Amino acid sequence: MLELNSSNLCIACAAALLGGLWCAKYVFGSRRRLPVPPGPPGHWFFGNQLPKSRAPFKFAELTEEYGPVFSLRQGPRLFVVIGRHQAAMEIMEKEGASLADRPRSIAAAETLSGGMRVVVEGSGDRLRRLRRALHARLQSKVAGTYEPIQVRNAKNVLLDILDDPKNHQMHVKRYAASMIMSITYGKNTPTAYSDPEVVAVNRCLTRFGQVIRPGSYQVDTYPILKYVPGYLSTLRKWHEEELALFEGQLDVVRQQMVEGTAKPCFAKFILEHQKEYSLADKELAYVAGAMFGAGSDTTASAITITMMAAALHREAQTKVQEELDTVIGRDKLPSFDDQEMLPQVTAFMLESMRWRPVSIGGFGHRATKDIIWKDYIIPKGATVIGNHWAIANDPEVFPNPQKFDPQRWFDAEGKIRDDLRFCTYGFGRRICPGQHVANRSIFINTALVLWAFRLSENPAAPIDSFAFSDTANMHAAPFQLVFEPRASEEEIRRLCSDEE
Ligand code: HEM
Repeated sequence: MLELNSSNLCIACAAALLGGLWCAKYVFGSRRRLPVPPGPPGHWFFGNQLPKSRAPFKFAELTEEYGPVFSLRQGPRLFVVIGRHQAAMEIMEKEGASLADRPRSIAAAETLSGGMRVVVEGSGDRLRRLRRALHARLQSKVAGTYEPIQVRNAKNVLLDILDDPKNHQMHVKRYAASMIMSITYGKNTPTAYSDPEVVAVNRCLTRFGQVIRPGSYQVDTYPILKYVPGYLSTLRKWHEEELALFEGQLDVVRQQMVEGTAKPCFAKFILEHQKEYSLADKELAYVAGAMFGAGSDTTASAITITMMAAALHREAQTKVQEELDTVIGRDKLPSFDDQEMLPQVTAFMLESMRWRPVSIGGFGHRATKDIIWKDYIIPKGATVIGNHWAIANDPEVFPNPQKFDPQRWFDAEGKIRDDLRFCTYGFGRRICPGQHVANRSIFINTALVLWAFRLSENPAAPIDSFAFSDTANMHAAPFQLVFEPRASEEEIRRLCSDEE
Protein backbone atom coordinates (compact mmCIF):
# COMPACT_ATOMS: atom_id res chain seq x y z
CA MET A 1 0.00 0.00 0.00
CA LEU A 2 1.22 3.52 -0.78
CA GLU A 3 2.64 5.60 2.09
CA LEU A 4 1.37 9.19 2.18
CA ASN A 5 4.25 11.61 1.60
CA SER A 6 4.41 15.41 1.61
CA SER A 7 3.60 15.73 -2.09
CA ASN A 8 0.20 14.20 -1.70
CA LEU A 9 -0.53 15.63 1.73
CA CYS A 10 -2.90 18.18 0.17
CA ILE A 11 -4.96 15.45 -1.37
CA ALA A 12 -5.05 13.62 1.94
CA CYS A 13 -6.24 16.83 3.66
CA ALA A 14 -8.99 17.23 1.10
CA ALA A 15 -9.94 13.60 1.71
CA ALA A 16 -10.06 14.25 5.42
CA LEU A 17 -12.26 17.32 4.94
CA LEU A 18 -14.63 15.42 2.71
CA GLY A 19 -14.64 12.56 5.18
CA GLY A 20 -15.47 15.02 7.94
CA LEU A 21 -18.47 16.29 6.03
CA TRP A 22 -19.71 12.76 5.48
CA CYS A 23 -19.14 12.03 9.11
CA ALA A 24 -21.17 15.02 10.17
CA LYS A 25 -23.94 13.79 7.92
CA TYR A 26 -24.10 10.48 9.79
CA VAL A 27 -23.62 11.91 13.24
CA PHE A 28 -25.89 14.96 13.01
CA GLY A 29 -27.64 15.18 9.67
CA SER A 30 -29.26 11.95 8.69
CA ARG A 31 -30.15 10.65 12.09
CA ARG A 32 -33.71 11.24 11.08
CA ARG A 33 -36.24 9.99 13.55
CA LEU A 34 -34.70 6.62 14.40
CA PRO A 35 -31.20 5.83 15.61
CA VAL A 36 -28.84 3.49 13.81
CA PRO A 37 -28.31 0.17 15.65
CA PRO A 38 -26.19 0.51 18.79
CA GLY A 39 -22.47 -0.12 18.76
CA PRO A 40 -19.21 0.63 20.51
CA PRO A 41 -18.28 4.30 20.89
CA GLY A 42 -15.69 5.57 18.42
CA HIS A 43 -13.60 8.62 17.61
CA TRP A 44 -15.83 11.54 16.53
CA PHE A 45 -14.02 11.77 13.19
CA PHE A 46 -12.38 8.42 12.42
CA GLY A 47 -15.11 6.35 14.03
CA ASN A 48 -14.33 2.81 15.17
CA GLN A 49 -11.25 0.81 14.43
CA LEU A 50 -12.31 -2.18 12.40
CA PRO A 51 -10.62 -5.37 13.60
CA LYS A 52 -7.45 -6.04 11.61
CA SER A 53 -7.67 -9.77 12.21
CA ARG A 54 -10.25 -12.42 13.10
CA ALA A 55 -13.09 -9.95 12.50
CA PRO A 56 -15.93 -12.56 12.55
CA PHE A 57 -14.92 -13.64 16.07
CA LYS A 58 -14.58 -10.07 17.30
CA PHE A 59 -17.91 -9.17 15.73
CA ALA A 60 -19.48 -12.18 17.49
CA GLU A 61 -18.26 -10.72 20.81
CA LEU A 62 -19.84 -7.38 19.92
CA THR A 63 -23.10 -9.21 19.17
CA GLU A 64 -23.03 -10.53 22.74
CA GLU A 65 -22.52 -6.99 24.01
CA TYR A 66 -24.72 -4.89 21.73
CA GLY A 67 -27.38 -7.31 20.53
CA PRO A 68 -28.43 -9.03 17.29
CA VAL A 69 -27.69 -6.01 15.11
CA PHE A 70 -24.94 -3.53 15.89
CA SER A 71 -23.20 -0.79 13.97
CA LEU A 72 -19.68 0.53 13.55
CA ARG A 73 -18.47 3.58 11.73
CA GLN A 74 -15.21 3.94 9.88
CA GLY A 75 -14.71 7.50 8.67
CA PRO A 76 -17.79 8.21 6.60
CA ARG A 77 -18.78 4.55 6.21
CA LEU A 78 -21.38 2.87 8.36
CA PHE A 79 -21.21 -0.89 8.89
CA VAL A 80 -24.20 -2.78 10.25
CA VAL A 81 -23.41 -6.29 11.45
CA ILE A 82 -26.05 -8.96 12.02
CA GLY A 83 -25.20 -11.75 14.44
CA ARG A 84 -28.46 -13.57 15.04
CA HIS A 85 -30.49 -15.88 12.83
CA GLN A 86 -33.89 -14.21 13.12
CA ALA A 87 -32.50 -10.73 12.48
CA ALA A 88 -30.63 -12.11 9.45
CA MET A 89 -33.88 -13.50 8.05
CA GLU A 90 -35.75 -10.26 8.75
CA ILE A 91 -33.11 -8.01 7.25
CA MET A 92 -30.98 -9.94 4.76
CA GLU A 93 -33.80 -12.04 3.32
CA LYS A 94 -36.98 -9.96 3.70
CA GLU A 95 -35.23 -6.77 2.65
CA GLY A 96 -33.23 -8.60 0.01
CA ALA A 97 -34.32 -6.23 -2.77
CA SER A 98 -32.80 -3.27 -0.91
CA LEU A 99 -29.61 -5.22 -0.19
CA ALA A 100 -28.72 -6.59 -3.62
CA ASP A 101 -25.94 -4.04 -4.02
CA ARG A 102 -22.32 -4.37 -2.89
CA PRO A 103 -20.39 -1.66 -1.07
CA ARG A 104 -18.38 0.44 -3.47
CA SER A 105 -14.90 -0.94 -3.76
CA ILE A 106 -12.49 1.16 -5.77
CA ALA A 107 -9.49 -1.07 -5.10
CA ALA A 108 -10.84 -4.60 -5.53
CA ALA A 109 -13.88 -4.10 -7.79
CA GLU A 110 -13.23 -1.07 -9.96
CA THR A 111 -9.46 -1.30 -10.34
CA LEU A 112 -8.25 -4.86 -9.81
CA SER A 113 -11.35 -6.43 -11.39
CA GLY A 114 -11.96 -3.67 -13.95
CA GLY A 115 -15.60 -3.60 -12.79
CA MET A 116 -16.23 -7.13 -14.09
CA ARG A 117 -15.92 -9.53 -11.15
CA VAL A 118 -19.42 -10.68 -10.31
CA VAL A 119 -18.86 -11.16 -6.58
CA VAL A 120 -18.06 -7.46 -6.10
CA GLU A 121 -20.31 -6.09 -8.85
CA GLY A 122 -22.87 -3.52 -7.72
CA SER A 123 -26.57 -4.07 -8.34
CA GLY A 124 -27.95 -3.07 -11.71
CA ASP A 125 -28.25 -4.24 -15.24
CA ARG A 126 -24.80 -5.81 -15.60
CA LEU A 127 -25.20 -7.84 -12.41
CA ARG A 128 -28.57 -9.10 -13.64
CA ARG A 129 -27.03 -10.23 -16.94
CA LEU A 130 -24.08 -11.90 -15.24
CA ARG A 131 -26.25 -13.69 -12.71
CA ARG A 132 -28.69 -14.83 -15.39
CA ALA A 133 -25.84 -16.43 -17.33
CA LEU A 134 -24.51 -18.13 -14.18
CA HIS A 135 -27.96 -19.27 -13.12
CA ALA A 136 -28.59 -20.84 -16.53
CA ARG A 137 -25.72 -23.27 -15.98
CA LEU A 138 -25.70 -23.60 -12.17
CA GLN A 139 -29.39 -23.95 -11.24
CA SER A 140 -30.33 -27.17 -9.50
CA LYS A 141 -31.60 -29.05 -12.57
CA VAL A 142 -28.52 -28.29 -14.66
CA ALA A 143 -26.23 -28.92 -11.68
CA GLY A 144 -27.53 -32.51 -11.76
CA THR A 145 -25.90 -33.00 -15.16
CA TYR A 146 -22.45 -32.45 -13.60
CA GLU A 147 -22.85 -35.41 -11.26
CA PRO A 148 -20.77 -37.80 -13.41
CA ILE A 149 -17.88 -35.28 -13.32
CA GLN A 150 -18.22 -35.03 -9.55
CA VAL A 151 -18.38 -38.81 -9.04
CA ARG A 152 -15.33 -39.38 -11.25
CA ASN A 153 -13.28 -36.82 -9.37
CA ALA A 154 -14.52 -37.90 -5.94
CA LYS A 155 -13.47 -41.49 -6.68
CA ASN A 156 -10.03 -40.11 -7.50
CA VAL A 157 -9.97 -38.59 -4.00
CA LEU A 158 -10.37 -42.10 -2.53
CA LEU A 159 -7.56 -43.43 -4.73
CA ASP A 160 -5.35 -40.46 -3.85
CA ILE A 161 -5.97 -41.04 -0.15
CA LEU A 162 -5.03 -44.70 -0.51
CA ASP A 163 -1.81 -43.73 -2.28
CA ASP A 164 -0.86 -40.73 -0.20
CA PRO A 165 -3.01 -40.16 2.91
CA LYS A 166 -0.74 -37.42 4.27
CA ASN A 167 -1.76 -35.03 1.50
CA HIS A 168 -5.49 -35.36 2.02
CA GLN A 169 -6.03 -31.59 1.88
CA MET A 170 -4.23 -31.34 -1.45
CA HIS A 171 -6.31 -34.19 -2.91
CA VAL A 172 -9.50 -32.36 -2.03
CA LYS A 173 -8.17 -29.15 -3.57
CA ARG A 174 -7.35 -31.11 -6.69
CA TYR A 175 -10.89 -32.50 -6.67
CA ALA A 176 -12.43 -29.03 -6.58
CA ALA A 177 -10.07 -27.48 -9.14
CA SER A 178 -10.52 -30.36 -11.53
CA MET A 179 -14.30 -30.44 -11.17
CA ILE A 180 -14.63 -26.67 -11.76
CA MET A 181 -12.25 -26.74 -14.73
CA SER A 182 -14.41 -29.46 -16.29
CA ILE A 183 -17.66 -27.62 -15.72
CA THR A 184 -16.27 -24.26 -16.81
CA TYR A 185 -13.89 -25.05 -19.67
CA GLY A 186 -14.70 -28.67 -20.50
CA LYS A 187 -11.27 -29.93 -19.43
CA ASN A 188 -11.79 -33.58 -18.68
CA THR A 189 -8.34 -34.64 -17.67
CA PRO A 190 -7.77 -34.56 -13.90
CA THR A 191 -6.23 -31.18 -13.21
CA ALA A 192 -3.33 -31.29 -10.79
CA TYR A 193 -3.36 -28.52 -8.26
CA SER A 194 0.13 -27.67 -9.45
CA ASP A 195 -1.00 -27.16 -13.07
CA PRO A 196 0.51 -23.85 -14.25
CA GLU A 197 -2.99 -22.66 -15.16
CA VAL A 198 -4.35 -23.43 -11.70
CA VAL A 199 -1.30 -21.81 -10.08
CA ALA A 200 -1.83 -18.66 -12.16
CA VAL A 201 -5.53 -18.44 -11.34
CA ASN A 202 -4.80 -19.01 -7.67
CA ARG A 203 -2.23 -16.19 -7.74
CA CYS A 204 -4.97 -13.85 -8.96
CA LEU A 205 -7.30 -15.09 -6.27
CA THR A 206 -4.75 -14.53 -3.52
CA ARG A 207 -4.26 -10.98 -4.73
CA PHE A 208 -7.99 -10.39 -4.82
CA GLY A 209 -8.30 -11.81 -1.30
CA GLN A 210 -5.66 -9.41 -0.04
CA VAL A 211 -7.09 -6.35 -1.74
CA ILE A 212 -10.70 -6.99 -0.68
CA ARG A 213 -9.82 -7.16 3.03
CA PRO A 214 -11.46 -4.21 4.77
CA GLY A 215 -8.92 -1.49 5.45
CA SER A 216 -6.24 -2.78 3.08
CA TYR A 217 -6.75 0.17 0.72
CA GLN A 218 -7.68 3.53 2.27
CA VAL A 219 -9.10 4.61 -1.08
CA ASP A 220 -12.26 2.68 -0.24
CA THR A 221 -12.81 4.94 2.75
CA TYR A 222 -11.47 8.14 1.16
CA PRO A 223 -12.20 7.81 -2.59
CA ILE A 224 -10.31 10.98 -3.45
CA LEU A 225 -7.08 9.00 -2.94
CA LYS A 226 -7.67 7.36 -6.30
CA TYR A 227 -6.36 10.55 -7.90
CA VAL A 228 -3.01 10.22 -6.11
CA PRO A 229 -0.57 9.42 -8.95
CA GLY A 230 0.73 5.88 -8.80
CA TYR A 231 -1.47 4.86 -5.88
CA LEU A 232 -3.41 2.21 -7.80
CA SER A 233 -0.81 1.31 -10.42
CA THR A 234 -0.02 -2.15 -9.03
CA LEU A 235 -3.70 -3.02 -9.03
CA ARG A 236 -4.02 -1.86 -12.65
CA LYS A 237 -1.11 -4.09 -13.63
CA TRP A 238 -2.63 -7.05 -11.80
CA HIS A 239 -5.93 -6.40 -13.59
CA GLU A 240 -4.22 -6.60 -16.99
CA GLU A 241 -2.58 -9.86 -15.93
CA GLU A 242 -5.78 -11.55 -14.79
CA LEU A 243 -7.76 -10.30 -17.77
CA ALA A 244 -5.15 -11.81 -20.11
CA LEU A 245 -5.34 -15.09 -18.19
CA PHE A 246 -9.15 -15.31 -18.28
CA GLU A 247 -9.25 -14.27 -21.96
CA GLY A 248 -6.65 -16.91 -22.79
CA GLN A 249 -8.73 -19.64 -21.12
CA LEU A 250 -11.82 -18.57 -23.05
CA ASP A 251 -9.86 -18.39 -26.30
CA VAL A 252 -8.97 -22.07 -25.98
CA VAL A 253 -12.68 -22.96 -25.95
CA ARG A 254 -13.37 -20.50 -28.79
CA GLN A 255 -10.75 -22.26 -30.87
CA GLN A 256 -12.16 -25.69 -29.97
CA MET A 257 -15.58 -24.49 -31.11
CA VAL A 258 -14.12 -23.51 -34.46
CA GLU A 259 -12.51 -26.95 -34.74
CA GLY A 260 -15.67 -28.68 -33.54
CA THR A 261 -13.91 -30.28 -30.56
CA ALA A 262 -15.36 -28.16 -27.72
CA LYS A 263 -16.96 -30.16 -24.91
CA PRO A 264 -20.25 -28.97 -23.39
CA CYS A 265 -19.22 -26.49 -20.67
CA PHE A 266 -20.04 -23.07 -19.21
CA ALA A 267 -17.56 -21.26 -21.49
CA LYS A 268 -19.07 -22.81 -24.61
CA PHE A 269 -22.55 -21.95 -23.39
CA ILE A 270 -21.80 -18.27 -22.79
CA LEU A 271 -19.94 -17.96 -26.08
CA GLU A 272 -22.97 -19.41 -27.86
CA HIS A 273 -25.38 -17.16 -25.95
CA GLN A 274 -23.26 -14.00 -25.84
CA LYS A 275 -25.91 -11.90 -27.60
CA GLU A 276 -28.75 -13.15 -25.41
CA TYR A 277 -26.98 -12.05 -22.24
CA SER A 278 -25.49 -8.92 -23.88
CA LEU A 279 -22.06 -9.62 -22.45
CA ALA A 280 -18.92 -8.06 -23.90
CA ASP A 281 -15.90 -10.31 -24.60
CA LYS A 282 -14.11 -9.17 -21.46
CA GLU A 283 -17.20 -9.77 -19.34
CA LEU A 284 -17.44 -13.30 -20.72
CA ALA A 285 -13.84 -13.96 -19.80
CA TYR A 286 -14.38 -12.69 -16.26
CA VAL A 287 -17.64 -14.49 -15.59
CA ALA A 288 -16.04 -17.81 -16.58
CA GLY A 289 -13.01 -16.92 -14.44
CA ALA A 290 -15.42 -16.22 -11.57
CA MET A 291 -16.54 -19.85 -11.52
CA PHE A 292 -13.08 -21.03 -10.55
CA GLY A 293 -12.49 -18.07 -8.25
CA ALA A 294 -15.68 -18.52 -6.30
CA GLY A 295 -16.13 -22.26 -6.54
CA SER A 296 -12.80 -24.04 -6.26
CA ASP A 297 -11.23 -23.24 -2.91
CA THR A 298 -14.60 -22.79 -1.19
CA THR A 299 -15.65 -26.31 -2.16
CA ALA A 300 -12.29 -27.78 -1.15
CA SER A 301 -12.48 -26.04 2.22
CA ALA A 302 -16.00 -27.34 2.90
CA ILE A 303 -15.01 -30.95 2.09
CA THR A 304 -11.93 -30.75 4.29
CA ILE A 305 -14.10 -29.43 7.12
CA THR A 306 -16.34 -32.53 6.90
CA MET A 307 -13.25 -34.72 7.18
CA MET A 308 -11.95 -32.78 10.17
CA ALA A 309 -15.37 -32.98 11.81
CA ALA A 310 -15.52 -36.75 11.27
CA ALA A 311 -12.13 -37.34 12.89
CA LEU A 312 -13.02 -35.18 15.89
CA HIS A 313 -16.57 -36.50 16.37
CA ARG A 314 -16.32 -40.24 16.16
CA GLU A 315 -19.84 -40.96 17.41
CA ALA A 316 -21.35 -38.78 14.71
CA GLN A 317 -19.10 -40.49 12.17
CA THR A 318 -20.26 -43.92 13.36
CA LYS A 319 -23.91 -42.94 12.86
CA VAL A 320 -23.21 -42.05 9.25
CA GLN A 321 -21.29 -45.25 8.70
CA GLU A 322 -24.06 -47.37 10.21
CA GLU A 323 -26.47 -45.76 7.77
CA LEU A 324 -24.08 -46.34 4.85
CA ASP A 325 -23.65 -49.98 5.82
CA THR A 326 -27.40 -50.56 6.09
CA VAL A 327 -28.47 -48.67 2.98
CA ILE A 328 -25.51 -49.21 0.65
CA GLY A 329 -23.76 -52.28 2.00
CA ARG A 330 -20.19 -53.22 1.08
CA ASP A 331 -20.63 -54.27 -2.56
CA LYS A 332 -21.09 -50.87 -4.13
CA LEU A 333 -20.15 -47.26 -3.56
CA PRO A 334 -22.78 -44.70 -2.53
CA SER A 335 -24.05 -42.56 -5.40
CA PHE A 336 -26.20 -39.50 -5.92
CA ASP A 337 -29.21 -41.74 -6.45
CA ASP A 338 -28.91 -42.84 -2.83
CA GLN A 339 -29.06 -39.37 -1.26
CA GLU A 340 -32.76 -39.55 -0.31
CA MET A 341 -32.00 -42.69 1.67
CA LEU A 342 -28.94 -41.23 3.37
CA PRO A 343 -30.28 -38.46 5.63
CA GLN A 344 -27.44 -39.01 8.12
CA VAL A 345 -24.93 -38.04 5.41
CA THR A 346 -26.97 -34.92 4.62
CA ALA A 347 -27.28 -33.99 8.30
CA PHE A 348 -23.56 -34.52 8.79
CA MET A 349 -22.67 -32.16 5.96
CA LEU A 350 -25.20 -29.53 7.09
CA GLU A 351 -23.76 -29.61 10.60
CA SER A 352 -20.18 -29.40 9.27
CA MET A 353 -21.07 -26.27 7.32
CA ARG A 354 -22.62 -24.73 10.43
CA TRP A 355 -19.82 -25.87 12.77
CA ARG A 356 -17.05 -24.20 10.73
CA PRO A 357 -18.66 -21.97 8.08
CA VAL A 358 -16.37 -21.54 5.06
CA SER A 359 -17.38 -17.93 4.35
CA ILE A 360 -17.04 -17.24 8.02
CA GLY A 361 -17.71 -13.51 8.18
CA GLY A 362 -20.19 -13.22 5.30
CA PHE A 363 -19.92 -10.75 2.44
CA GLY A 364 -20.92 -7.09 2.61
CA HIS A 365 -24.17 -5.98 0.99
CA ARG A 366 -25.02 -2.30 0.50
CA ALA A 367 -28.39 -0.82 1.44
CA THR A 368 -29.88 1.03 -1.52
CA LYS A 369 -32.62 2.55 0.60
CA ASP A 370 -33.30 3.15 4.28
CA ILE A 371 -34.30 -0.07 6.04
CA ILE A 372 -36.28 0.11 9.25
CA TRP A 373 -35.70 -2.80 11.61
CA LYS A 374 -37.44 -2.70 14.97
CA ASP A 375 -36.71 0.77 16.36
CA TYR A 376 -33.61 1.34 14.27
CA ILE A 377 -32.75 2.63 10.87
CA ILE A 378 -30.17 1.07 8.59
CA PRO A 379 -29.54 4.06 6.37
CA LYS A 380 -29.19 3.94 2.62
CA GLY A 381 -25.51 3.51 1.79
CA ALA A 382 -24.67 1.42 4.88
CA THR A 383 -22.69 -1.81 4.41
CA VAL A 384 -24.71 -4.65 5.90
CA ILE A 385 -22.92 -7.86 6.87
CA GLY A 386 -24.51 -11.11 8.04
CA ASN A 387 -21.78 -12.57 10.25
CA HIS A 388 -21.99 -16.31 9.47
CA TRP A 389 -19.91 -17.25 12.51
CA ALA A 390 -22.16 -15.47 15.00
CA ILE A 391 -25.33 -16.71 13.27
CA ALA A 392 -24.00 -20.28 13.31
CA ASN A 393 -23.61 -19.94 17.05
CA ASP A 394 -27.01 -18.42 17.77
CA PRO A 395 -28.09 -20.44 20.83
CA GLU A 396 -31.79 -19.84 20.21
CA VAL A 397 -31.74 -21.56 16.85
CA PHE A 398 -28.81 -23.92 17.38
CA PRO A 399 -28.94 -24.90 21.09
CA ASN A 400 -25.56 -25.76 22.57
CA PRO A 401 -23.97 -24.33 19.42
CA GLN A 402 -20.38 -25.39 20.15
CA LYS A 403 -21.49 -29.02 20.08
CA PHE A 404 -21.12 -30.81 16.74
CA ASP A 405 -24.52 -32.45 16.56
CA PRO A 406 -25.87 -33.55 13.16
CA GLN A 407 -29.05 -34.80 14.90
CA ARG A 408 -30.19 -31.19 15.34
CA TRP A 409 -31.08 -31.20 11.64
CA PHE A 410 -33.78 -33.89 12.06
CA ASP A 411 -37.47 -33.35 12.82
CA ALA A 412 -39.54 -35.60 15.08
CA GLU A 413 -40.25 -37.95 12.17
CA GLY A 414 -36.59 -38.45 11.41
CA LYS A 415 -36.66 -36.29 8.29
CA ILE A 416 -34.26 -33.44 7.55
CA ARG A 417 -35.95 -30.32 8.95
CA ASP A 418 -37.28 -27.99 6.31
CA ASP A 419 -37.86 -25.14 8.77
CA LEU A 420 -34.18 -24.73 9.56
CA ARG A 421 -31.54 -23.27 7.37
CA PHE A 422 -28.05 -21.93 7.86
CA CYS A 423 -26.64 -19.16 5.69
CA THR A 424 -23.63 -21.11 4.32
CA TYR A 425 -24.27 -19.63 0.90
CA GLY A 426 -25.15 -16.09 1.90
CA PHE A 427 -28.32 -14.13 1.52
CA GLY A 428 -31.11 -12.76 -0.62
CA ARG A 429 -30.39 -11.76 -4.20
CA ARG A 430 -26.65 -12.30 -3.79
CA ILE A 431 -26.98 -15.87 -2.58
CA CYS A 432 -24.28 -18.11 -4.03
CA PRO A 433 -25.35 -19.24 -7.51
CA GLY A 434 -23.04 -22.27 -7.20
CA GLN A 435 -24.76 -23.73 -4.12
CA HIS A 436 -26.36 -26.67 -5.97
CA VAL A 437 -23.03 -27.71 -7.47
CA ALA A 438 -21.29 -27.20 -4.12
CA ASN A 439 -23.83 -29.21 -2.12
CA ARG A 440 -23.50 -32.10 -4.54
CA SER A 441 -19.70 -32.00 -4.22
CA ILE A 442 -19.85 -32.03 -0.44
CA PHE A 443 -22.43 -34.81 -0.39
CA ILE A 444 -20.62 -37.21 -2.72
CA ASN A 445 -17.22 -36.69 -1.10
CA THR A 446 -18.61 -37.13 2.42
CA ALA A 447 -20.51 -40.26 1.42
CA LEU A 448 -17.57 -41.84 -0.42
CA VAL A 449 -14.88 -40.98 2.13
CA LEU A 450 -16.93 -42.18 5.09
CA TRP A 451 -17.98 -45.31 3.21
CA ALA A 452 -14.33 -46.15 2.45
CA PHE A 453 -12.49 -45.00 5.57
CA ARG A 454 -12.73 -44.66 9.30
CA LEU A 455 -11.18 -41.25 10.06
CA SER A 456 -9.40 -40.39 13.27
CA GLU A 457 -6.90 -38.02 14.80
CA ASN A 458 -3.28 -38.92 15.07
CA PRO A 459 -2.79 -38.83 18.86
CA ALA A 460 0.75 -37.54 18.27
CA ALA A 461 -0.60 -34.58 16.26
CA PRO A 462 -3.91 -33.43 17.74
CA ILE A 463 -6.10 -31.36 15.45
CA ASP A 464 -6.65 -27.73 16.33
CA SER A 465 -10.20 -27.21 15.07
CA PHE A 466 -9.76 -23.44 15.20
CA ALA A 467 -6.59 -23.34 13.11
CA PHE A 468 -7.97 -21.74 9.94
CA SER A 469 -6.72 -18.98 7.68
CA ASP A 470 -7.94 -15.48 8.52
CA THR A 471 -9.47 -14.92 5.09
CA ALA A 472 -12.97 -14.25 3.71
CA ASN A 473 -13.24 -17.93 2.73
CA MET A 474 -11.31 -19.78 5.37
CA HIS A 475 -9.07 -22.81 4.94
CA ALA A 476 -7.91 -25.28 7.53
CA ALA A 477 -4.23 -25.11 8.40
CA PRO A 478 -2.46 -28.38 7.51
CA PHE A 479 -3.57 -31.17 9.84
CA GLN A 480 -3.06 -34.89 10.03
CA LEU A 481 -5.71 -37.57 9.66
CA VAL A 482 -5.51 -41.31 10.06
CA PHE A 483 -7.49 -43.14 7.36
CA GLU A 484 -8.33 -46.73 8.23
CA PRO A 485 -9.85 -48.49 5.19
CA ARG A 486 -13.29 -49.99 5.92
CA ALA A 487 -12.99 -52.38 2.98
CA SER A 488 -9.94 -54.04 1.50
CA GLU A 489 -7.73 -51.71 -0.49
CA GLU A 490 -8.23 -53.87 -3.60
CA GLU A 491 -12.00 -53.65 -3.22
CA ILE A 492 -11.94 -49.86 -2.93
CA ARG A 493 -9.66 -49.62 -5.96
CA ARG A 494 -11.86 -51.98 -7.94
CA LEU A 495 -15.07 -50.09 -7.13
CA CYS A 496 -13.39 -46.75 -7.91
CA SER A 497 -12.26 -47.89 -11.31
CA ASP A 498 -15.72 -49.23 -12.28
CA GLU A 499 -17.33 -47.07 -14.94
CA GLU A 500 -20.54 -45.30 -13.94
C1 HEM B 1 -18.95 -24.77 -0.26
C2 HEM B 1 -18.75 -24.02 -1.33
C3 HEM B 1 -19.22 -22.61 -1.45
C4 HEM B 1 -19.50 -21.69 -0.47
C5 HEM B 1 -19.39 -21.86 1.04
C6 HEM B 1 -19.91 -20.48 -1.15
C7 HEM B 1 -20.31 -19.34 -0.48
C8 HEM B 1 -20.67 -18.15 -1.13
C9 HEM B 1 -21.08 -16.95 -0.45
C10 HEM B 1 -21.21 -16.80 1.05
C11 HEM B 1 -21.30 -16.01 -1.40
C12 HEM B 1 -21.73 -14.56 -1.16
C13 HEM B 1 -23.21 -14.47 -0.83
C14 HEM B 1 -23.62 -13.13 -0.30
O1 HEM B 1 -23.13 -12.11 -0.80
O2 HEM B 1 -24.45 -13.06 0.62
C15 HEM B 1 -21.02 -16.62 -2.68
C16 HEM B 1 -21.10 -15.96 -3.89
C17 HEM B 1 -20.80 -16.53 -5.10
N1 HEM B 1 -20.52 -17.87 -5.33
FE1 HEM B 1 -20.32 -19.31 -3.94
N2 HEM B 1 -19.86 -20.68 -2.50
C18 HEM B 1 -19.45 -21.97 -2.73
C19 HEM B 1 -19.31 -22.59 -3.95
C20 HEM B 1 -19.49 -21.98 -5.18
C21 HEM B 1 -19.40 -22.64 -6.47
C22 HEM B 1 -19.12 -24.14 -6.65
C23 HEM B 1 -19.57 -21.68 -7.43
C24 HEM B 1 -19.56 -21.79 -8.93
C25 HEM B 1 -19.51 -22.91 -9.60
C26 HEM B 1 -19.81 -20.42 -6.74
C27 HEM B 1 -20.04 -19.21 -7.34
C28 HEM B 1 -20.31 -18.03 -6.69
C29 HEM B 1 -20.45 -16.74 -7.36
C30 HEM B 1 -20.29 -16.49 -8.85
C31 HEM B 1 -20.76 -15.81 -6.35
C32 HEM B 1 -21.00 -14.32 -6.53
C33 HEM B 1 -22.49 -14.03 -6.54
C34 HEM B 1 -22.83 -12.54 -6.41
O3 HEM B 1 -22.08 -11.77 -5.85
O4 HEM B 1 -23.92 -12.16 -6.89
N3 HEM B 1 -19.76 -20.65 -5.38
N4 HEM B 1 -20.66 -17.93 -2.50
